Amino acid sequence: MQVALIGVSGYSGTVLYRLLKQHPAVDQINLYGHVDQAATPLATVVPAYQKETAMVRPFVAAKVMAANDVAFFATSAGVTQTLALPLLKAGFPVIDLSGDFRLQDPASYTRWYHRPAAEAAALTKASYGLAEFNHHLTSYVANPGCYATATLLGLAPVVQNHLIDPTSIVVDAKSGLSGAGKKLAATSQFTTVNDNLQLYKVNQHQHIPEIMQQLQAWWSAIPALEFTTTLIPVTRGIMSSIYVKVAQPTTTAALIAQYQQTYQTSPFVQVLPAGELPTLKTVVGSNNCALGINYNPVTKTILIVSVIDNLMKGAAGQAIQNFNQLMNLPQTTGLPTLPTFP
Ligand SMILES: NC(=O)C1=CN([C@@H]2O[C@H](COP(=O)(O)OP(=O)(O)OC[C@H]3O[C@@H](n4cnc5c(N)ncnc54)[C@H](OP(=O)(O)O)[C@@H]3O)[C@@H](O)[C@H]2O)C=CC1
Ligand SMILES: CC(=O)N[C@@H](CCC(=O)OP(=O)(O)O)C(=O)O
Repeated sequence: MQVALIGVSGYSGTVLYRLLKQHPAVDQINLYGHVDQAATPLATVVPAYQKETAMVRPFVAAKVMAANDVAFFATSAGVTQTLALPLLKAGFPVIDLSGDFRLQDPASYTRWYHRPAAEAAALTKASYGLAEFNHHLTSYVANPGCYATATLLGLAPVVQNHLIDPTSIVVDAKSGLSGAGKKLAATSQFTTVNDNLQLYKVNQHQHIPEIMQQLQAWWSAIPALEFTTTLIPVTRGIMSSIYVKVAQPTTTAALIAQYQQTYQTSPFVQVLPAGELPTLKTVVGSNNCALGINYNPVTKTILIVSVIDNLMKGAAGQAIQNFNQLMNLPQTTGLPTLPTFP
């Protein structure tokens, strides 16, 4: 298969290139950048890939469709609603790692992303690719956000089965710095990130409406959730610590049995035994999501700890998983199921 990749110079695009290189169904990767960018060697935009001879060429929608079978956009928010529109309208297969087509409501996108949304008719053509739960994708796949993936996989079993008080969801999520992309900001300087923790976007995070959209599709009784994000001094990894009150008293063993049932056919989701909670290193380097569950009978609260690698399951890995599903390949094709531990 011939595959287009737009945005190889970004963190997610760089990881995606590596995964595509070792994917057995991919014969060639064609790289594209900005519409006005001169052809540039890959080794120039990704210095870590010195021995690669590929070129990054300017993006021209018609040329991308003529030369490829599918296109991956690992571009910043706001880009695909313009660049990918001709592909979407032509029904050309696209996996979009950005948030542009995740929210069905254009007003919600404008409010949370602080820019105009894609046209409403285009939004309806995209499918939300939470890969464990959406196996019937349209040709335009909106790959989920990293925090949204960790949080939704952690909540799915208790929400889908109505096991909790729907008003009680509290999520304390933490991410490594690569989640912010390669651009340097005051908040991402070494002196600010190292030896430090920073909460950010409190009640303003763009994944709040994304998570709510999916939770309400599973159970319309969920009115809202409390969701905070913290930047932690690691390169990769997301830990979403989720607290929910139960509807009826339960046990850790019963909850784990429910989680195992929900994910019995999901090769990338690991439900840990009672008494074990995952760390970032349980998953970093793999496309896995590891879940630890602990019930506190005193407070009638469930703690669910969900960890992923933000650049794998949270971005490039899930994009490959969706590509596999779109092309009717086994979900695990070309994807690592073991972490890079230690
Ligand atoms: N980092 C993460 O963990 C996750 C990221 N995402 C999403 O994936 C996307 C990429 O993220 P990330 O890799 O972190 O971002 P980066 O900021 O590291 O990279 C952005 C990429 O987009 C390219 N780009 C920006 N504007 C244009 C344009 N107009 N035309 C063509 N290319 C363009 C950049 O090229 P250039 O450098 O030449 O400007 C660069 O290659 C984002 O939408 C992000 O929200 C989703 C989940 C997790
Ligand atoms: C650490 C950090 O800054 N992470 C980013 C997550 C990026 C992401 O996934 O954003 P999209 O929804 O636009 O794809 C953030 O919190 O905004």
